[in-house]
Amino acid sequence: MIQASGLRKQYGDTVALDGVDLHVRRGEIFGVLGQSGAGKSTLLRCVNLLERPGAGTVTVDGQVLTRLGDRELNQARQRIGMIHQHFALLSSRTVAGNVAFPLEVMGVPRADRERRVAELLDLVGLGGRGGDRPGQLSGGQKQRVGIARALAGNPSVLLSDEATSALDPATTASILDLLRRLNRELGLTILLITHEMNVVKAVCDSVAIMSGGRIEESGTIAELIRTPGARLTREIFPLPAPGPGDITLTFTGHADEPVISEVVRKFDTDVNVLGGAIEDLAGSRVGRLRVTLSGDSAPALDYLRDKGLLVEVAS
Ligand SMILES: Nc1ncnc2c1ncn2[C@@H]1O[C@H](COP(=O)(O)OP(=O)(O)OP(=O)(O)O)[C@@H](O)[C@H]1O
Repeated sequence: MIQASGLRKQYGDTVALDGVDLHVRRGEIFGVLGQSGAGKSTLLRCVNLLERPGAGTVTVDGQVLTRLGDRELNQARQRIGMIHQHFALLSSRTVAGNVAFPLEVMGVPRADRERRVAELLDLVGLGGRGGDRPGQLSGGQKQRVGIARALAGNPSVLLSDEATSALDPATTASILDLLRRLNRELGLTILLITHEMNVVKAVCDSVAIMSGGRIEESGTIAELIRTPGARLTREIFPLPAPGPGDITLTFTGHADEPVISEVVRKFDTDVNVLGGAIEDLAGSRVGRLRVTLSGDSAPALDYLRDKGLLVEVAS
């Protein structure tokens, strides 16, 4: 749905994007995670060409945006919604007036506009609040208005620029729930940038980790969890550096199976648990455990690999 290849962007001497490739599949929620200055906002702005990349191509829904002139680009952008950290609402307009704004720009007749605005406000849980001013709303409600406005043109893609960073944890969770619902019910593809791992854990199907203008690691969460040495897994499950011979087990969907006690019984070994945690990620339960095993651990480790666990032994 979104394909970016070889994107470069430089501001003076600062290289904000240094050859970025990105592939976002139709219907997924894709998170770009990274610290301040990593290049996330620049990447997002290059995806809808608010910023022209110095090199590289961007294709959204089959259309090569980097080849379009300004007029065609404006039209293509109507199919790409965007929401912002600080909501970017017009304080002089009512809630309904804010949501109607892009429809006015598109030339939608008044009666159709009013019907569509009412539908959109219902969709985001703000039915009946159309006459309010943005100043009368909480942060979460403002972001709901931002989302309704972004959906006005019936986009196939929604870009989210740190949409929950200004919100408290409970409100963040409710906005992420709304994004997940819109993703499922409307088939909306969502590309979001965030510096918070909790956002990735809560809603993302796939993730790219950015640093210094480059993507260090990317893939579906399920793939990365099964990849030895993945930075994502290390960051979600912060365990101390392993000592020589320490074993790290990562398991998906086995959390309810007593694999460790099976190993103890079958292989007559002692298991010493050094640390670990279980998290819900991309709709499945994932656990990571640091252990040592007594005696010859090789047969027990083969057994665990056969069971589908990722087994990493520190040298
Ligand atoms: N308009 C600009 N002019 C000059 N430098 C810029 C501009 N926009 C971004 N940069 C620089 O490019 C680099 C990447 O910035 P960018 O905003 O994309 O990072 P980010 O990961 O989104 O960080 P943050 O979360 O702090 O916004 C930074 O060094 C930044 O200072």
